[in-house]
Amino acid sequence: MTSVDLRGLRPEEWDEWYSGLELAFGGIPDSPEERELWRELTEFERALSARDGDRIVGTAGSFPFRLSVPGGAIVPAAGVTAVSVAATHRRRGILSAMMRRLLDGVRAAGEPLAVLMASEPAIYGRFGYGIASRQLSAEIDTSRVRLTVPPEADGVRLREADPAAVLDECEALYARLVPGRPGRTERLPGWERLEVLDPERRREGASRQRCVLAEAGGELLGYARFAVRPEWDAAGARGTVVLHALEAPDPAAYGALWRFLTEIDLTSTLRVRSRPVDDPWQHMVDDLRRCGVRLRDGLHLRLVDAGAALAARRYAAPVDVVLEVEDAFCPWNSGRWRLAGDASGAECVRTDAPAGLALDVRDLGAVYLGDTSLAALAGTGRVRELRPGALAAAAAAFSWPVAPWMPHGF
Ligand SMILES: CC(=O)SCCNC(=O)CCNC(=O)[C@H](O)C(C)(C)COP(=O)(O)OP(=O)(O)OC[C@H]1O[C@@H](n2cnc3c(N)ncnc32)[C@H](O)[C@@H]1OP(=O)(O)O
Repeated sequence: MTSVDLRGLRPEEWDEWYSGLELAFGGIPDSPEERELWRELTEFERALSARDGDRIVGTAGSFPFRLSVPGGAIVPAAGVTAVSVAATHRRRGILSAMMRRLLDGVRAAGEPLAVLMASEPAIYGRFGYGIASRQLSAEIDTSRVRLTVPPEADGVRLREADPAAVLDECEALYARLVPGRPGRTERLPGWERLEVLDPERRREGASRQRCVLAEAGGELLGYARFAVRPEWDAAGARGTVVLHALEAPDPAAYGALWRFLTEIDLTSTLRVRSRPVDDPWQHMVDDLRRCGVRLRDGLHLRLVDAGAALAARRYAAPVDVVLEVEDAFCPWNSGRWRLAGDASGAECVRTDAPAGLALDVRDLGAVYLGDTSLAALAGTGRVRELRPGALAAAAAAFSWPVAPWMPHGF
């Protein structure tokens, strides 16, 4: 790296630091309201600035997330964020230096995992991150696609409310869902405000954010936050419903909410972003081809302490396997680990025994939350079976019935 100085972020430097980040992302400033909230949410003791003389030329930081992993344990995970390098200083190793400092700090803090949402998926593999969850987007032609919902959906009452006014009760429901799906995080204090921030410049012609609650017997069973973008052409109305968030563990409430979103008058498209890959609506529609489904990477995950991370999750089938792990960026993880576990718990310790599987830490990150199959990665040649039978047993154990999903960016 060049003569750049890496140090912690001081509160008085925040404006310059954040402006540098905005510039790297295209230079369109956030609204004053967004800026103020991000300032409040910044974890100063976890943030870094790279300085060249009197200028900040690199930014990075992390949040002290607590992440749900298969089996419902909640594991400390550094949520890496705000990564940027000035266009004048790119490709000189500043990101590499910041990632070194960040991951050493995460290890020292005893956090077994680091996670991030990438601006571009090609950046982080070299630092040992694997794609641990994927997410769906869809553009549903609601003028053609019909939805079959459970009959109990008719007993669910829908009520429109101001999103901010009902935020607390929605958040209580959200909190209950964290352990049930790998990849979710507990909300840090203040983060709920991001859910209803709704700055005008991000609306792209759509209405302000609206919220509909699904209730039965006075109990909240689900909610959806959405907006409507009206549009007309010579043939009439063809507006779009834009879904921001939807949570409804109860199938009747889930069905009632999706039916509502697909049947709003004067609209013919439902636009959905960042949904779990196993979202049940895909099995309720009569024409998946007209739903414009697309897949992309979601959460990128790195095992910072491989032993602690592997012992923290549960396994769908009994497993007893020696893993030969290669970790060039965090060499303390390299070597052989014996993983023994099942649905009730696991342990993972150093061993000299012969390995059953060999893989890079990046691929361990990709399978950690249950999204990607070890067997699929064996097909790429990156996961190697060294003992016959080890691959099938480990692949079954690492799989999980609920797909991992991170519902929001950071
Ligand atoms: C979690 C988040 O915050 S994601 C946000 C990431 N930030 C952005 O996308 C903003 C715009 N981009 C940038 O600010 C910068 O280009 C960064 C941060 C992505 C990269 O910073 P740099 O200091 O240029 O990276 P650095 O020089 O350390 O590169 C390290 C390696 O990554 C590679 N690399 C860097 N950026 C990219 C990229 N966008 N795509 C693919 N490879 C990349 C480099 O080629 C280099 O490879 P090498 O080790 O084989 O030589």
